[in-house]
Amino acid sequence: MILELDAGNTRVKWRVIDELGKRRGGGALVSDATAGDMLEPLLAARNLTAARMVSVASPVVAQSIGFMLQRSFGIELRLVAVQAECNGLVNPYQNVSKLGADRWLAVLAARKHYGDDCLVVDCGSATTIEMLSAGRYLGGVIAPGVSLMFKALYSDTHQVKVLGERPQELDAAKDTDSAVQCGVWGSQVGLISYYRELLLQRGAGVEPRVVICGGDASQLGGLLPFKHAVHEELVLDGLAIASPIIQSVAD
Ligand SMILES: Nc1ncnc2c1ncn2[C@@H]1O[C@H](COP(=O)(O)OP(=O)(O)O)[C@@H](O)[C@H]1O
Ligand SMILES: CC(C)(COP(=O)(O)O)[C@@H](O)C(=O)NCCC(=O)O
Ligand SMILES: [K+]
Repeated sequence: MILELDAGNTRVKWRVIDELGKRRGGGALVSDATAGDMLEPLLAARNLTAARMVSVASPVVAQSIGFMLQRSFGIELRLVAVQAECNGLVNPYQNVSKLGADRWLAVLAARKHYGDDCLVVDCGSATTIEMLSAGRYLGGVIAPGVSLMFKALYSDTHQVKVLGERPQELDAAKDTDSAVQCGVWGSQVGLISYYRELLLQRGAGVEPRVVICGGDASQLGGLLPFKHAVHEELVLDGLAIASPIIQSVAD
C-alpha cells in the first residue's frame, strides 16, 4: 500500500492506494505540526510500503508526518518537488523552483485526464488558475481563496462581519450578508471566467476543459456559468506522474 499526501496551507489531504493504483481510503487533516499524530492511528494495519507527498505548507507539517512514518512504520516519506519538465510538460516559471509544487502536479494530472487544453482551478486557501494550451503550460495566477476573502473583510472593516455561506445566485444584494457573499463568490467566478476567455483566445478558439479541485471546488462549481469537471483528488493524482522523488525530509 502506498500513502499519498497533499499538504496545502489549510488541510493535508491523504489517501492510500494499492499497488494497482486503486484507492483504499483517505481523508483530510488540519495542516499543522500535529498532522503526524492525527494521521498515525488512521494508518494502523494498512501495511504501508511507501509514502510520497507534495507540500506547500510549513515544513513542520512534512516533518511531523515524516518522523511519524519513520518511527511507527519504518517508512521514509519522500517529498515530490516541482520539476523543470515532466513528460514533455515544461514549467513556465523563470525560476522553476518557485512554482508551487501543488500547481505543477495539478497541471500534470489535468493534462493526463483531460487533454492538452485545460483551465486548471484549485480553490483552496488560495485560488490558483493555470492555463494549458495545446499541451503548453502558459503559466497561471494566484488569488486569495474564498475563506481568505471573507476573513480579509471581516478583520479589516468595522461594519462587515460576515463569514461563510455561498449565495444561491449572483445578483445585486440588498443586505450586508448577501452583498459580501455575492461579492466574494462572484469575484472567484469572475476571475475564472476571465482566464477561461483568455485561454480561449490564446488557443485560437479551442474550447478548454475547465477542471476544478480544492476544498471549495464543488461549491464554486455550482455558480460557474459554463461546463466544468470537479476533480477532487487532482493534485494527489499528479504525485504518481511526477513521482521521480528527489528529496526526503530526512535529508
Ligand atoms: N472540512 C473543511 N475544513 C477546512 N476547510 C474546508 C473544509 N471543507 C471545505 N473547506 C474549504 O476548503 C478550503 C481549503 O481547501 P483545501 O483544498 O484543503 O486548501 P489547501 O490545499 O490550501 O489546504 C477552506 O478554505 C474552506 O473554504
Ligand atoms: C499558491 C499557493 C499558496 C497555493 O497553496 P494552497 O492554496 O494549495 O494552500 C502555493 O501553490 C504556493 O505556495 N506557491 C508558491 C508560489 C507560486 O506558485 O508562485
Ligand atoms: K490552491
